[in-house]
Amino acid sequence: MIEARQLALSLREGAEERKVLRGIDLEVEQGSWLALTGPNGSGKSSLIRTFNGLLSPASGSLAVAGLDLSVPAHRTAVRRSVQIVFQNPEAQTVGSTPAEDVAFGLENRGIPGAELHRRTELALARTGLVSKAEAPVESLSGGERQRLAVACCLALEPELLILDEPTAMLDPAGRRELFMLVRRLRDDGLTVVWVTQRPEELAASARVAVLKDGLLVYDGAPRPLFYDSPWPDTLGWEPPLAVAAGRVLLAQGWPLAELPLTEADLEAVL
Ligand SMILES: Nc1ncnc2c1ncn2[C@@H]1O[C@H](COP(=O)(O)OP(=O)(O)OP(=O)(O)O)[C@@H](O)[C@H]1O
Repeated sequence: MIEARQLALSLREGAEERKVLRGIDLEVEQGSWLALTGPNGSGKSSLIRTFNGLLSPASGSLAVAGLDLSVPAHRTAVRRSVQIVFQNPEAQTVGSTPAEDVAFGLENRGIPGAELHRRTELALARTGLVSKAEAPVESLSGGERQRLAVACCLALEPELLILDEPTAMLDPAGRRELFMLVRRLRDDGLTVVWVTQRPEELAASARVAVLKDGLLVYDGAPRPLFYDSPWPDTLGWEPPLAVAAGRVLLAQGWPLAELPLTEADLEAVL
């Protein structure tokens, strides 16, 4: 789905040119889930903007959804296959109701009436918003508005869904709901790149990529990231509760069959 080889990107900041991405090698398979993280300014947003053709790499190669993005026409075409959900739930709605909001994107694409209706209903059903279809958008919670943003993307039938810190402004219940919803979409075959700074979301992801200063410094499973790599401490992360507890148990010499990552893991080992 995504194949980046030695991807480099520079952006101009005043008179200065800044190397924002440096030699990124990354492959994401169709139907898989990648959690992408890194400190502020490490290049996460820039990297995902190369995936949908909004930014053009200075060098290296990039193919997304079967399109070689060195071809200018493909950079426009890829925007049909790659949809992005952003951080701010309030900044992503244009319609006055969820049904109108989802339909708006379809109208923009010139999707005709019956098909527009079918896709709108399906997208609202997949995001649990049928009962809110005609509610004023302002009456939705932050979590419901993020689900609406996902619905708008789904209606456009993307191959890749990117979410850029989608839970940053949500309460714990909204965060959990959104995470589980997108997990189900992945289970149904959608490829997902989930950008987050929340350690518990990294711990619940099978694969985590860590960016620092435009470099991909880690790409692998969360257990070695939290227990065997220097990155959580180097980057000053608070580990998830289960990892903090696991580290204490290890230090006290408890024989742990498996190092806990999530609260369910912790319950299982105690
Ligand atoms: N349009 C731009 N022009 C110039 N420099 C930019 C531009 N956008 C981002 N940058 C710079 O590129 C670097 C990476 O920024 P980017 O937003 O990709 O990081 P990030 O990891 O997403 O950060 P955050 O978590 O704060 O959103 C930063 O140093 C930033 O100042």
